[in-house]
Amino acid sequence: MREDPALAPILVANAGSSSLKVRVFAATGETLFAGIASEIGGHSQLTAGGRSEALPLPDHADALAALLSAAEAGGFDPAALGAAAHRVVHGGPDLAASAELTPDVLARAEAASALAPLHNPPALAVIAAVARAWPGLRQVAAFDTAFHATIPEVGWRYALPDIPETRGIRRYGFHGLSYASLVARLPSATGLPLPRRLLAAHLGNGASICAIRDGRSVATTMGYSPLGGLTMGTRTGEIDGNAVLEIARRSDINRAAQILNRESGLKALGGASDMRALEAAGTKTAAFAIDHFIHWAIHQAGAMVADMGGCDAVVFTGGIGENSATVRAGILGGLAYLGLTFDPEANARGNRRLDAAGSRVLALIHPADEESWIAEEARQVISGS
Ligand SMILES: Nc1ncnc2c1ncn2[C@@H]1O[C@H](COP(=O)(O)OP(=O)(O)O)[C@@H](O)[C@H]1O
Ligand SMILES: CC(=O)OP(=O)(O)O
Ligand SMILES: [Mg+2]
Repeated sequence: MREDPALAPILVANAGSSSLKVRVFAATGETLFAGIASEIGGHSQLTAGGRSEALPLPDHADALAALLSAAEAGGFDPAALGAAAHRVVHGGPDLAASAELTPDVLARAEAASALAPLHNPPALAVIAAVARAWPGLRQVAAFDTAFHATIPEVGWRYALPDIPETRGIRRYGFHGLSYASLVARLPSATGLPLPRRLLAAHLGNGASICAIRDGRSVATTMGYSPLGGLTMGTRTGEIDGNAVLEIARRSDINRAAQILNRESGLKALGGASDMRALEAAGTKTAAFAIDHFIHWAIHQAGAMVADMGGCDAVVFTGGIGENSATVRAGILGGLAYLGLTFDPEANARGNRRLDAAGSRVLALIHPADEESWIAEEARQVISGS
């Protein structure tokens, strides 16, 4: 390993609920390797070095192993690495800022696993696999919750009594790494100043919307965990607490957690968790699932717009936001009351700019780039210590 880890390449691992994205960045910011394992545990696919192949990848540790061998085949030298950095979705009540993965930080991230059951366990498995492969390599965690620290108390607090049973039960908000990098990079990507009231929609397997005023999160649709808010691949989105209790009463807590996190959402309504598969299916149930997704996105976007006092721009990011013209058209159509009009051809082509001439609201696509943001955070953590 190099003398100064801050000047050596950094390996970034972004464990999403259905995917693992791995990138290696040189100190200059140049990408030395990029690979994605998608639909992990399902019809998994590995994409690296411009090639895509179907490969059985039962879990995130298998996905990491496959991505690292693809990286090594492409000339990546693990001995040159200065650090590894990870997206950890939930830091729990105590961890907000990016931090080196000391035993204490790791223990806190492990303690937050129950709060993000689809995310923290795979991220922790990837962290453990990296530690086994390269003992002594410095590892950093960046948290999805940090960007939402600016939400006012009236926004993050549930109307619960302050008693031991409710300790730490509050709205946290997620996809913060995606939103933070979007805020930092949108102006250079568009050549326009950052819109003052920005409705940002990160629509992937997990999906949320964030109200960003003057570059800061003021509200977001996810709450205590990444279960809340919009309809998602396998998660319910917003659901009444008593309905959750009733499901647990009819089964047990673990089964209820399984139903709500892994068997609901698009999968329950349309027979597939994957938006691309639903669009290809062309069945009535698949169409209903897509309608449900769009309906609740429009519904909750309304609350986000209210919390910002209006809207100057809508930006789509994430796998669905960047790639599904159908979903974007549905949501943009539902926001016409804001004075937003969009160009259907620009939308069908997936142009970066979607608003029509004369629209009162900008409409944009911005590719999610959580990985380079995590790398920057990691370099700061490492060079600051
Ligand atoms: N061309 C496409 N058309 C429609 N949906 C797509 C397309 N490409 C990707 N998606 C959808 O994006 C979602 C995955 O988003 P992504 O942000 O990569 O996932 P994760 O939340 O696991 O990081 C899936 O529902 C997938 O079907
Ligand atoms: C927080 C979250 O839902 O993440 P993802 O979209 O990667 O599942
Ligand atoms: Mg994601």
